[in-house]
Amino acid sequence: MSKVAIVTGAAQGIGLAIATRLYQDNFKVALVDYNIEKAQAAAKSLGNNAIALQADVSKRDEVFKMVQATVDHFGDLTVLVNNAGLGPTTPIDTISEEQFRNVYGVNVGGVLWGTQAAHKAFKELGHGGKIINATSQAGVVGNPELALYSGTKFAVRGITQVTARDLAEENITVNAFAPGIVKTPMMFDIAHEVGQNAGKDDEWGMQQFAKDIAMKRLSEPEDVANVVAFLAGPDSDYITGQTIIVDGGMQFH
Ligand SMILES: NC(=O)C1=CN([C@@H]2O[C@H](COP(=O)(O)OP(=O)(O)OC[C@H]3O[C@@H](n4cnc5c(N)ncnc54)[C@H](O)[C@@H]3O)[C@@H](O)[C@H]2O)C=CC1
Ligand SMILES: CC(=O)C(C)=O
Repeated sequence: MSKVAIVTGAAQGIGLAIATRLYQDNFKVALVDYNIEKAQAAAKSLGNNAIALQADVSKRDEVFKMVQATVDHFGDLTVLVNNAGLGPTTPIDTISEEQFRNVYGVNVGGVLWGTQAAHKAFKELGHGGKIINATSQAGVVGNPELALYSGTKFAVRGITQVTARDLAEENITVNAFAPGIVKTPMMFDIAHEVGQNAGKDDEWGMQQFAKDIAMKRLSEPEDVANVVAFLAGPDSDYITGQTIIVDGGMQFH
């Protein structure tokens, strides 16, 4: 069995760091994103064993197609990282039906469709595999003004536990990673909103989150990629249904 991984939301941020780390760990990697230009540039910078595929993870048929395209290209699939997500700031009274559908469609739908598509591929390939989902410290403890986002990330932990039980007999493990405050475009957008709402700047917004970190530093995307590399590799073979919190000490569970 060769090592083939799909990483969704891999054009930037945490997904790009995960794709880069898995590539360094000798995985062939499909970088999936709806921003295909950025995904293509990232894949090119990694090398010949990386490809870029366009998919909107909230669309079930697009997810199934990109998983099949990965198997067709590399001849195998061993790991799916359901990383793509949206993180809008949503004071409770501002949430619209459209925003609800959009955020749940990507953050929860993306995990469901990815899990279904990977399960189908693993069955057809005749072996097990690993599914790794992105939740958040905000999916462990509710965060202010993130009702939509936190809700989706609690849901991801639930789906991770259920599918770990459902798929274990087929030698498929399902785990999740829960980052803290990671220096990516998503987090800078959230910090911007928080700062703006308080009449302060982005740096102030970021520090509102940073002050809750025991280790007193913001996370680099690579801090998260290190944990995903563990979950993607053989050292985690006897772990399933778990969420590993990688937040420098924000939430203790
Ligand atoms: N940045 C942070 O502090 C934290 C992030 N996370 C989670 O980690 C994951 C990655 O986050 P970041 O790298 O910070 O986000 P980001 O916003 O910087 O990057 C997300 C990537 O996903 C892609 N994407 C978004 N929706 C998509 C869709 N429907 N289909 C395909 N691609 C799509 C975007 O084009 C982008 O390239 C997300 O699930 C997020 O919720 C969790 C905890 C903290
Ligand atoms: C964006 C996120 O996941 C936070 C603030 O934990």
